[in-house]
Amino acid sequence: MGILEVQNVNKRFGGLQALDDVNLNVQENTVHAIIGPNGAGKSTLLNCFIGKLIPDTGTVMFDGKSLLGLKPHQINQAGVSRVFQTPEIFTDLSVIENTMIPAFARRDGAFKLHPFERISDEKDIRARAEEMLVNVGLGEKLDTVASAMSRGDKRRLEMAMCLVQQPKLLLLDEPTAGMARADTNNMIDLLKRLASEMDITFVVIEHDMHVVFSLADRISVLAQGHVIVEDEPGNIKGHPKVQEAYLGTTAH
Ligand SMILES: Nc1ncnc2c1ncn2[C@@H]1O[C@H](COP(=O)(O)OP(=O)(O)OP(=O)(O)O)[C@@H](O)[C@H]1O
Repeated sequence: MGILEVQNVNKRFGGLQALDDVNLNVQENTVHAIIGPNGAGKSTLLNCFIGKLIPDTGTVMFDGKSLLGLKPHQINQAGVSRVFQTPEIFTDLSVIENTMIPAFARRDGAFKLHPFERISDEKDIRARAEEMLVNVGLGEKLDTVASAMSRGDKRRLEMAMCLVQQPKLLLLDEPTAGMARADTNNMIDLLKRLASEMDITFVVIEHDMHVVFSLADRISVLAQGHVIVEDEPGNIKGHPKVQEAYLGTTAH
């Protein structure tokens, strides 16, 4: 059984069938990429995993339990975190403060002030936040104000903010979007290391095929809301259905 199992998911927006009977089986501790042309339904599918959208029909099971009907924060507490295309960080706060907030949220369900309770736990939470920042390569920048960081560092910070919640499943929405090649390669190395060292399953949406083929153990190809192929990377590149989806024609 997969850690994330999607069965017969459909989602319509008015007359548009954005997801058309989607099936997906993500095995634990793997990197599973979802690729496909613009408008294929990738973000819509991801949004069904985090409670932002509810499928019209079908099931989404995570770790043996249905995610349907749960609120985004309940899904997050169940062990699913998401790194966005545009980093969602508190630009006026320092790197360490940014990383401590989701750790509190994971504990409390939301970031609430519990003056007495917090003081006793704060050291532990700070230590965990520091450990994650070292892990993503920001150990020297704990007190840097987030707004002063490069795009690549902001993405690392957001990664640390997810990891500090100790997720079982990390959803990455174009983790290298807008990055220069050198930053992209650093991010690939970081993700590879995290995938091999941590007990986490990754689902990655990505347009950059260099990133996809460097990271993925398994790839699902979406086209017009439907999974047209799911296979290991070696079988995806030259697959006629994939070429047709991207180029509108098969190679002869
Ligand atoms: N809230 C919405 N209301 C109406 N149509 C939507 C909505 N969200 C997405 N769509 C449409 O659903 C289809 C799938 O969109 P989606 O964003 O999931 O594709 P995608 O594969 O993530 O695309 P891209 O790679 O360009 O980000 C598109 O035709 C899009 O215009």
